[in-house]
Amino acid sequence: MTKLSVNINKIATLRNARGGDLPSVVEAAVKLQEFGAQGITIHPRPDERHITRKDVYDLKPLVSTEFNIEGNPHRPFIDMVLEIKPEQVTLVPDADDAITSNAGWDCEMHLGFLKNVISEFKKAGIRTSIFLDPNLEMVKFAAETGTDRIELYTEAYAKNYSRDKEEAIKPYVETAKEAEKYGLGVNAGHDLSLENLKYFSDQIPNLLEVSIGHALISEALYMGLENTVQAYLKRLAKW
Ligand SMILES: CC(=O)[C@@H](O)[C@H](O)COP(=O)(O)O
Ligand SMILES: NCC(=O)COP(=O)(O)O
Repeated sequence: MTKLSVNINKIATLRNARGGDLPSVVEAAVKLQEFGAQGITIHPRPDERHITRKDVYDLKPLVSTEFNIEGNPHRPFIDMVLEIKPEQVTLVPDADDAITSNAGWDCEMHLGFLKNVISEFKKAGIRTSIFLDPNLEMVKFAAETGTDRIELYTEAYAKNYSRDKEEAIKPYVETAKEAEKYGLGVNAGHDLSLENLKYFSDQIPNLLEVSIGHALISEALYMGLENTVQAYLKRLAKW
């Protein structure tokens, strides 16, 4: 079964536009879980452009499904995650000023750093995942870091899906198979949508979790959160 973790960054983006608490990220998380979301993902960035540190602490007691915190493991991020103890931390190598995440880890270059950070999280009982481009060569270095899972960075798939989906999925299928050989779990995310999710999920049988925010929250403007979550769950269903 592939879990649907809903990324609520965009709820916070809208909330921050006015500085109050409308819409509330906490209420959105509670409702999303009632509507069937199997996890809540957030990506607190150092500039707090959407999710703030306060949101992280406010959400902790209300996430009854799987809490997944994403981010670049600078010391303040590491300490906050160790204190919150979510079920999963996803490490993303994004620059502070990047508009959004735009690359996976070079695990060969950052091997020592990743090994240390991952062992810190694992000692605290937090499952780790690392953001990875669909690159076969990188998987063995990812495994050497000691991470439990990888998260396939799906922007390229999403971009090329409508032009040639068979070609777009190839590197993801290969990387997911290689990850399985090394005993790594496979998550995926970035720009997945109602349009492109089913094909991705059908082609990658060992897909454990997808985290989806931008498209899902946008689609919910027209369909409502409950219908949208249900539509995503249908795309992931294997029966
Ligand atoms: C790690 C990842 O893929 C991102 O999609 C991210 O969580 C989205 O962040 P923004 O919402 O800041 O674009
Ligand atoms: N890890 C990816 C994620 O959480 C959501 O990415 P997106 O759907 O907002 O592009």
